[in-house]
Parts: sequence; structure tokens; C-alpha cells
Amino acid sequence: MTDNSRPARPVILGQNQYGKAENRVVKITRDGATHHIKDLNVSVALSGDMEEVHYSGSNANVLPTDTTKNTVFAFAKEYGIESAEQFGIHLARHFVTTQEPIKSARIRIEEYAWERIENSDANSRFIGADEVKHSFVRKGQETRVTQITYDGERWEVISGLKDLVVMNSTNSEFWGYVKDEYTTLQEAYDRILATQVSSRWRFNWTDDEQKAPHWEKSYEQVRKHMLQAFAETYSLSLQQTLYQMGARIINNRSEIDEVRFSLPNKHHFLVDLEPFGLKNDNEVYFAADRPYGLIEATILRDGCEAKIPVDMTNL
Ligand SMILES: O=c1[nH]c(=O)c2[nH]c(=O)[nH]c2[nH]1
Repeated sequence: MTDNSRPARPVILGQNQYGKAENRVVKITRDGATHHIKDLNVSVALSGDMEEVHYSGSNANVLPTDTTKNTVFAFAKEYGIESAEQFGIHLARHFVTTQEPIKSARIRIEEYAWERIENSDANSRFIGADEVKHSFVRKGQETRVTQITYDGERWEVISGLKDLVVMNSTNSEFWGYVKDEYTTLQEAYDRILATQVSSRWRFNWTDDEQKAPHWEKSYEQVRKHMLQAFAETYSLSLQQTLYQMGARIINNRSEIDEVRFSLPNKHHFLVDLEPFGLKNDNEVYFAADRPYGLIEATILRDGCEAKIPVDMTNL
């Protein structure tokens, strides 16, 4: 080896990069009653003069991955998220220009798009068409499912959907619950309520094929009622919202006697930005993926029997 500045090494470090991957940042911008969501999955990968940390363990050039995570959340508050590109450019420039040892930054961002849930006509009349502007359904189709059983005489049709992701950016509270020596949860008077709906509903049609429901129309209407009930319920718990979603379907769709839901509570935790001198006024959230609360229940037309299996995931 001719380069005397370094000891000869039998094993050489090749390409390397580091940073915090998959920072799930949700930014709510509140324009009066109209809320806007930016929902990103941001991965930071930094490279530069990082030989020493690998060879000797000296961290002198290492900006912690934890700091890169904090920067993502703090930037969401300080500069907003105009677009994924703008946000990524801003982050990459920050790391390269403020940290001498860092020579390049790669920011990868996935953006999850959300659409507003339209008001029901009844609710529009009641509160004015423009009022509900904090309820969203994530873009990208849910999966529609159905199971048909026939014994030569009678039919049973159970239909449903899964992976329908919805969010209310306000009108959700959770308080007044039981507290024991292990309870640390703070009561919430204005929280995000988000879930990934999995639902199955059973039709009461069993025989005359001439009288079978209009399947396409039924699906479209059930989905609509489910979404509108989610959007229009002022929620004191996900359990209460679940019941309202089922009740709205049973009350509006005579062809359905039973609805079952499995609703993961997709928690959004407010990020503490105080250490960076920033006030988080219900704007920047960390979208946790696990663990999650799992709220499940069957809603029945009075007098009807429950037939949808408790564990409906294989259905
Ligand atoms: O809507 C909720 N229901 C719960 O049962 C529960 N439990 C919890 O910790 N958070 C929530 N939220």
C-alpha cells in the first residue's frame, strides 16, 4: 500500500449510507373548518466521511438517525409540506449544507393521497353543505369481497370490503375511560380518528332469484353510508363510530340484516416539538403502524340472528 496516511487494511469499507427510514409524518393544515392533509413516508439516507465510525467506532462525524427523524417532523411544522418534492429538496439541502462530513443526502418519499368524503344530503341540509371538511378517504381502491353459499335450496350472500382507509382530522375525543395503575394514556378532546375498514354484511335474500338485490347498487350505497356515518359522527370512541356506521347501513338498506366490522385504530401521536422551540398546535403527527387498538363488533337488525363469523378474515 502506497498511501501512508492510512494503516493498511485487509478489509475495505465500500458504499455506505445511514439515516432514519420510514418516518410517517402527517401534517394537518387547518384553514378554518376546512382541513388539508399531507401524509408522507419519508426515508433519509446520508453519506459522506463515515469511514471512522465503521473502522474505529468514532461517532465524531455522525449526526444521529434520531436527529434526522426529528428534523423531518420539525420541518413539517416550520416550513410546511407544499409538495413531497419541495419537502425532500429542503431536507436534503439541510443535511448536506449544515453537516460538513455529510456529502450527499438521499430523501425518498412516498405520499398517500386522500380525498374528501362527501356529505350526505340529510347532513348537508342540516348543517349546510360546506360544513364537514375534515373527513377523508385514502385514494386507491379498497378490495371488494363476497362469499356465496348455496345448498340447492337456499342462498347465503355475505359481501364486504377491506383496506378502506379513512380519517377524521377533528370531531373525535376519547376520555372518561377506566384508569388503573398501568394507565398512562392522556385524555383526548380533539384527536385524529383513522382506521382501515374491514367489513362484511349479510343479505337477507335467500331464495327467489328474481328477487335478488341489485348487487352493484347495493355495494355502492353501503359504502356510501359507511363513509358518511364515519364522517358525520362526532366520535367519543371508535366503538361509537363503528356502531353508527353499522346502524346507518341497517337503517338505509333493507336488503341487509347484519354488518360486522373490524376497525384497527390507526393511532396518530402529536409530535413533541418543544425541544426545537416549536409549538405543535395539533398540526404534526407521527402515524404509528403498530401496535394498534382493534375494535370489532357486529351490528344487527333487531330480531335477526348473527351469522357472520367473529373472525371474518378468511371470508
Ligand atoms: O376509540 C378508542 N377506543 C378505545 O377503546 C381506546 N383505547 C385506547 O387506548 N384508545 C382508544 N380509542
